[in-house]
Amino acid sequence: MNVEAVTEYASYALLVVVVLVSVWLLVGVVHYVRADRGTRTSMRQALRVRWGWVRLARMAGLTVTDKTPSLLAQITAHKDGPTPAPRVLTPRIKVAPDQFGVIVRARTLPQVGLEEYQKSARFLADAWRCTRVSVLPDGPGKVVIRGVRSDPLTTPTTHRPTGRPPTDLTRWELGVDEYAAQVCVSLANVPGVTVAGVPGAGKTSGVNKFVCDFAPSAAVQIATADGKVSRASEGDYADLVKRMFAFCGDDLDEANALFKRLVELRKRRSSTIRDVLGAKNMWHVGPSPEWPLTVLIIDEAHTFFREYKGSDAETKRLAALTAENARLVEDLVKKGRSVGILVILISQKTTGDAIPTFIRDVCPIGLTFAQKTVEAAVAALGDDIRNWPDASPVTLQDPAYVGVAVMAMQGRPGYTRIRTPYVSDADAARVAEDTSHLTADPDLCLDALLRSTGRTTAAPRAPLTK
Ligand SMILES: Nc1ncnc2c1ncn2[C@@H]1O[C@H](COP(=O)(O)OP(=O)(O)OP(=O)(O)O)[C@@H](O)[C@H]1O
Repeated sequence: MNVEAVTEYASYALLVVVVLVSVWLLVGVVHYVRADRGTRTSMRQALRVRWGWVRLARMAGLTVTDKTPSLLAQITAHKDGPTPAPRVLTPRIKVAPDQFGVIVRARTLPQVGLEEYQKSARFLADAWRCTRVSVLPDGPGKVVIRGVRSDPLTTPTTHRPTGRPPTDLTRWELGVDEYAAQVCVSLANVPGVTVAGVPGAGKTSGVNKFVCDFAPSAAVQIATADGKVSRASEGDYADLVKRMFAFCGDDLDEANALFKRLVELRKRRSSTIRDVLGAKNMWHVGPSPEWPLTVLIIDEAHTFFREYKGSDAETKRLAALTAENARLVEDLVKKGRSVGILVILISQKTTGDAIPTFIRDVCPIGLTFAQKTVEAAVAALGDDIRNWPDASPVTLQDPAYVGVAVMAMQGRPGYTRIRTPYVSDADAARVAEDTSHLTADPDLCLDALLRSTGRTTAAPRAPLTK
């Protein structure tokens, strides 16, 4: 090959490299311009993290000295020449920016493992100008370092519902934790959830999100008992009621009838599930429009369970009704899991006088927004919250924490604080309106399912009231 040909190839190669680098730069600039303000700041921060890493890692003690020369140095070393200098190994990193800060995936080295990274977290936070840095394992030989510039808990977020059915009906996305990581809970095999919090702390917005997320699926049907109102046209559920197969206000007789009806449904489902679904547990096959996940929301739950004390006939009657209500809801929470019934109990406080402990304590998920007293925090989250004062909902009384909830995470020690996104009443009303045609009484769904599989149905029943 002559010199001219080599020069020609080299100039082609150079051209290709220049084109590739230009495309890469262009893509970067487009990403930068299209990103929101927070992400742009994080993109600049990510560049600084990458460029300064080798130096910073040395200063933070995250490097290791390898005295063995590299293979190349061994081959090229002269017998009588100087011994090659030891090499300083720096862990390789990959940096990704997002709205809140950077996610750094790093390799471990001998003597530089998870523990060493965790010890350096404070140092890295200062160097990267982050409020918080967490280090978690990311598979063998890898760690993930999360740095957040601003506190995700005090940064309000908004959720605009898409109106599309969720891809996974078992995933309830609650919001983000203090490291801006998504927090989801699994609804599979969960029969009860308690939600507590002082007025104005974000409970209604949380319910709006739940309804908006699940309403677009015909495999979810919702009933509500709201102790705050007397009629469906009043209060927080006035618009959402379009997507509910049953609704009642604070009338104890009506609530009693609704709970009885759902217990009946629970019994019918329990006795037919094996024949119809071919499984003992609905979650083994998942909810479907024929066998929908049936959600009962009980807002201001204490209205329906409070103890009436007095000797006159009417008080005695009401006392009997609330006691029966408690027994009925207990039945749903204790036996509804496998047949696809979920009860969400909402109350300012979840102390025993508001929600009977025999119901509250069998709800596997308990979350609370701000609370005034440690007793209320303990009632909502269990006694262990006393050992985690930093996560206590009592510290969330500042207006900056409206919309922040605390929850015990399944399979993790301690508690997680979650910034839930705000979902406006108008968006919730729009989704309820657009999806109202999907509303169906699960009792009638069961009748239809039994008919279609050639099984006899029980005597037709009156539809649930609204
Ligand atoms: N997740 C959130 N992020 C930011 N702001 C929120 C959030 N949730 C609620 N807010 C603000 O707080 C106000 C009250 O919220 P919401 O009605 O959800 O409280 P609540 O706990 O249901 O109160 P109540 O018990 O009186 O019904 C809302 O109008 C909104 O301005």
